[in-house]
Amino acid sequence: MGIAIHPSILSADFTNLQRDLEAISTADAAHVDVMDNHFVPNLTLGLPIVERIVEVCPVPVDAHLMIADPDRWAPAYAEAGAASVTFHAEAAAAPVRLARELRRLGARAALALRPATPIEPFVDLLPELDMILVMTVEPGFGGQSFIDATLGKIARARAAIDASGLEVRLQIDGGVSRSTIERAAEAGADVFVAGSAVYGADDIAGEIAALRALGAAACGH
Ligand SMILES: O=C(CO)[C@H](O)[C@H](O)COP(=O)(O)O
Ligand SMILES: [Fe+2]
Repeated sequence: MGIAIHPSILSADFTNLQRDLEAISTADAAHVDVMDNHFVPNLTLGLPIVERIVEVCPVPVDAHLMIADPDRWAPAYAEAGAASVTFHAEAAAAPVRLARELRRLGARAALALRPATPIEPFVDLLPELDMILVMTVEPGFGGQSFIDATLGKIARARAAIDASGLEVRLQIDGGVSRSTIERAAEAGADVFVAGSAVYGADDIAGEIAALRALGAAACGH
């Protein structure tokens, strides 16, 4: 399947969002962080803005929901046209039911794990999922440092996915840059979210290309 680069618009200029979406047209998807000030101590944007982003975005929308009660709120993001909808394992009451509902609505279903949440209890859910997101920072803010202690979990998630024989993507999110992407790719990640590294670059398309090249070269699968 190859690797994918998903710039996070958390680091975009929200007053020039359409311009900053056009700027990532060479990426594989736009990562949109929805935060509700309950599940995480930060507030970003919600459904009406995601609906509009889907309409103007030149690439598919990857919605990362850092919200309480995703069982109630996540399906609307699939209905809005997000290509994938990621909800947190720590917040979902019925993850299998929710993943099935997201798929029924035409989105890819993804399960996110905070840095301290183990992968093992969720391995049996892989057939219900299109992607696992291993958070490599504590969710809530952009610009944090990559947590190296998550590399073991990335490797264990990769082993579980490979053993399953399923086409489940393994995304990481937080602190991804030219200096961290190779070790995450070596550990087994294949979808890389990068906010500050992409939008902080003078040449956004060049940064996406550089991350893609480094990740692809280090990717062992
Ligand atoms: O989910 C997130 C934070 O909770 C963001 O997607 C992530 O932090 C991206 O920002 P950066 O690449 O600057 O770390
Ligand atoms: Fe995110």
